[in-house]
Amino acid sequence: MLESTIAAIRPLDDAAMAAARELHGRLTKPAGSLGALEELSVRLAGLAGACPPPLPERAAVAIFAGDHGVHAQGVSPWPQEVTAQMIANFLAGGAVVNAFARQAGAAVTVVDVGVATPIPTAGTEPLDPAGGASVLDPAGSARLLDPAVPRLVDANVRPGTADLTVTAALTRDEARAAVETGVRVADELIDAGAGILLTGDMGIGNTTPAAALIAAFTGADPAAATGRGTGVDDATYQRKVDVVRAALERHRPDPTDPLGVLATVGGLEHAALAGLILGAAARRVPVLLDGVIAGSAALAAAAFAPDAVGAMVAGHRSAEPGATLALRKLALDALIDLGLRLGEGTGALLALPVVTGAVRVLHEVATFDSAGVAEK
Ligand SMILES: Cc1cc2ncn([C@H]3O[C@H](COP(=O)(O)O)[C@@H](O)[C@H]3O)c2cc1C
Ligand SMILES: O=C(O)c1cccnc1
Repeated sequence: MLESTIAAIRPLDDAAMAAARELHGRLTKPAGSLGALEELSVRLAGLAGACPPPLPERAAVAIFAGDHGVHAQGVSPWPQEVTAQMIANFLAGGAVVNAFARQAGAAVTVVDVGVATPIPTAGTEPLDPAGGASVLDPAGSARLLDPAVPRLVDANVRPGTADLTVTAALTRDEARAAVETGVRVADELIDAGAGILLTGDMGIGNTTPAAALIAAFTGADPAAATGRGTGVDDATYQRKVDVVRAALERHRPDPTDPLGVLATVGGLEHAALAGLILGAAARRVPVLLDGVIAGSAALAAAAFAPDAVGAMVAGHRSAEPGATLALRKLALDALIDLGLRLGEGTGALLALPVVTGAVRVLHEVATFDSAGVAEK
């Protein structure tokens, strides 16, 4: 299934991009006056293979959650149980991501791909294990995109990764299962009518494997790729850098083998996010990236399928240094830069109106000709 998804990912459509550039030249504004929005709308036309591309009106943020064996090394000041507790908060609508999702009109899907402690809630919906049609009935599929009702999907591959300083975080099969879960979530949300997917993450300790993945895929030194995550002190930060360095020295991950990299130094939510990105790219639906976890997953997705980058839009520049390294490697410019360092999908949600605005221009703005405005 992963192989067929990768095979379906194709380059952007040159004719649609040329049409979008030509249309921009005729709209009632000085050429280039919409800055980065112009090239973004051109790329989205290329992705859709149409000019104008569809307005990404129905948005869905998928928050993949997992726990991390490396937490035992003291890389985060927060207890592991916070992962499960925050999921309950997402489902109750009380997290920052919920506030921003309500503002953006985006649906929230939380996917447990590897949470280690019980989630203090009931009523999870299993994803179809065969990976075929959604297990949800047609009435249910409308609810999938209901911004008012956060949803939990139970797709737990294993209760947290192993400690990557001791052994591989995951087996290759587990990494593949998590990636394929991400692909299935993308398919399910797109089948339900989502026109754009947004990445989200929750997993205490997950900035450590994100840094390891970014170092592995970019070749950056662990000290450059590692950040302070939830705000660790100097001693914890140094331990974190040492942990990332030790993991890379132990496993020597091969960046041309993304499944191997995800298995040895990654995490379940990182792998599933890579799958979500690949799934969106295969369906030619844009995927709006959040912060450093998404950046590390995007590098894995690009290693699986270089053309997947065409579907990626970098929502924001996280304050985590690894996020900047990832975006540089992917040659993506962030739409907004507000010093956020939260995750959950918060930065992607704030960037959503920018993406919609870029596309709306191609749909709604008059041409010089139609509006009777003189050209210079
Ligand atoms: C209350 C709370 C809410 C969060 N929402 C996102 N994260 C973010 O912080 C965690 C990663 O940082 P580190 O690697 O330093 O543990 C992830 O769960 C990420 O989603 C949160 C963290 C906390 C504590
Ligand atoms: O910017 C992020 O993505 C981030 C930063 C800290 C903790 N979790 C996520």
